[in-house]
Amino acid sequence: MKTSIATVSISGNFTEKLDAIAAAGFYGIEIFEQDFLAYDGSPRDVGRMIRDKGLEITLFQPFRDFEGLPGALRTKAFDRAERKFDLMQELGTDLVLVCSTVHPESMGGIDRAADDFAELGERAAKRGLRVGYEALAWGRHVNDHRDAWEIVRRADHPNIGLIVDSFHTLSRKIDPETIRRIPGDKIFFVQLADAPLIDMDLLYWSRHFRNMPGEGDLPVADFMRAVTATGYDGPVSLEIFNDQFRGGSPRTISKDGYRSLIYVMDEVRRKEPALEVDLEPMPARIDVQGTAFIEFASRGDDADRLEATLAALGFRLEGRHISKELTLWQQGEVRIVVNRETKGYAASAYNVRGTTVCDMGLKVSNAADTIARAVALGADTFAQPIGPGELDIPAIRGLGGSLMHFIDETSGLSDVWQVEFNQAPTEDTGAGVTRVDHIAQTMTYDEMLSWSLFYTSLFEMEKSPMVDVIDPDGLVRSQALQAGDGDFRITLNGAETHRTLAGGFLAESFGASVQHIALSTDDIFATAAKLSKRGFQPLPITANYYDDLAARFDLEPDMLARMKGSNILYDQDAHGEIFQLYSQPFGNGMFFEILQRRESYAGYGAPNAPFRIAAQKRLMRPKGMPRF
Ligand SMILES: O=C(O)c1ccc(O)c(O)c1
Ligand SMILES: [Mg+2]
Repeated sequence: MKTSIATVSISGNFTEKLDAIAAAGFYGIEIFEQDFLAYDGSPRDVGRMIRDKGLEITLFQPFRDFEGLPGALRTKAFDRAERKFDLMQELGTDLVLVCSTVHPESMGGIDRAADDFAELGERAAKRGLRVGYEALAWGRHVNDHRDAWEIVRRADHPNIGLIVDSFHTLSRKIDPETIRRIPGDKIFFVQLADAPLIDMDLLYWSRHFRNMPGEGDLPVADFMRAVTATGYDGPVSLEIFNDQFRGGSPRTISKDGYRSLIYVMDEVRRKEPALEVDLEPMPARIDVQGTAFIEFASRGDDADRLEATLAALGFRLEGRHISKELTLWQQGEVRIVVNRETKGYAASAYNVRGTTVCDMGLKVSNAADTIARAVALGADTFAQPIGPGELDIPAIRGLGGSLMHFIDETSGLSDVWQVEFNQAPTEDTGAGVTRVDHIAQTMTYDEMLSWSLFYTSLFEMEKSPMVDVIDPDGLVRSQALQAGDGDFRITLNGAETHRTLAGGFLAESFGASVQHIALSTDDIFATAAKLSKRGFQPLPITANYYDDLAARFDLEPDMLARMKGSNILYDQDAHGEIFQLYSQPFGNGMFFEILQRRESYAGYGAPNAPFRIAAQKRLMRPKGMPRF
């Protein structure tokens, strides 16, 4: 597949953009005229520079307000086109995009436009160039690819073809299946963009909110199925106008773009196996069956305090690593490793961030397949020297440079605990924690799309709608991702200001990482009672909260009193109930949550977040912990 991306899609100056695009593995670029005009170099030099970086120029764009003009304006439009043809020849590209006119003096009429294109086709042909016509969703006379196609069909010139752009078709809810009727060789170019469903003016939506396929809500894979069914085999090119991306890291956004293209084309192939998709075979999205372990990097007193917290939470010391300074803590199915090594990835993570989650192990059906898919999607694999007697467990880089290991039953990798740890379990019956419910990762708001794409393209995970978490000092956006029936859940929390609890954590821990781990119990009250005996210090919740709870829900007075007595928070949705109990914050603002879902409560207790956060901030302030 010829992967391509428009230079408008990413930030930086022209050379920075090219470097990032080349490094991400793209075949070519669309040159957006603005980017080129701002660059101080001749068209010939620009063309050479692009090819020296191993990239092709797949398209020059946009040429605006061409068709349907009267008299002198029409002549002028053709003159302008000739000037741009000169430029294209110097750059070394043969295809230009003409977008449907918004000129106030342009006239409608399919034949008038077709005549203009037939003449333009003649002029282009003399120079060996081609012209593609794209319907802008807000075009004055043409705003639908079907009308643009009719114009191209009537222009009936070999150098005139159609350009389809998923945004323009899907934003107007035009059925992409209508593209199947178009001959593939008359589609000269394909642009892809997704977008979140927001009800707003089409032009504004397009110029500010587009995002990578898979990051938004539009059926981009269905659009691409229809395109592929025509036999089109030219470049598939990302054209993403997005305010965040314009200010983001060019390398990250380019990598996300590459990942999104591979992901969407793999979806096309899976949804419609009869289609010929030019993409190396790769395993399907991976079914994550659960969290195998969570590893903290820590050291000295910090590590002692963490282990004391784990013990208070009902974890028992299960074993020590055969050769490294690792302890394994277990309760129910939950395994937590505390890594005190002074060399290797955990040590680097601790040196930068202090106590932090540096690694996460996921249970998958096939670890080798997981790595193969991750690599196909452009993820970075990770390996470090393996000590005697240790298993080689495959890993990739995850959030904030942390690791993600994959453990399966078939490869013997699930025996790692018996093989690598001297088992010395204590007789401890724990506090009733059964498994990991979810892992909450904190990041800047700008990083959220990258991480949701990372998880949803690699794993069979679905996104829930974004929810607002109200911190007394600002807003935190939260996006939940879920695999299977909740076998593996992640929440991505995007902070916009350092004054929020999440933002403060982000600043103190030098970047995105796990801020809290939520553990399940089948009986929150029994667990609370056991925790209390173990000296666990819950996060104290105000009496006002419980008064409000009594007003909002029909709760038995006895149950309300028990919740209040144990600092348990409560919420209901259409599917069930949730009970939540929080630890006090530790490290740079990390914490544990213990929760019980009843029936099939689907959320994460977002309505309780403001009270939980206020309580955490009350505790953190006097101790000189992060200044929230
Ligand atoms: O927003 C625009 O003007 C614009 C220009 C060129 C395109 O290909 C496009 O999809 C939109
Ligand atoms: Mg476009």
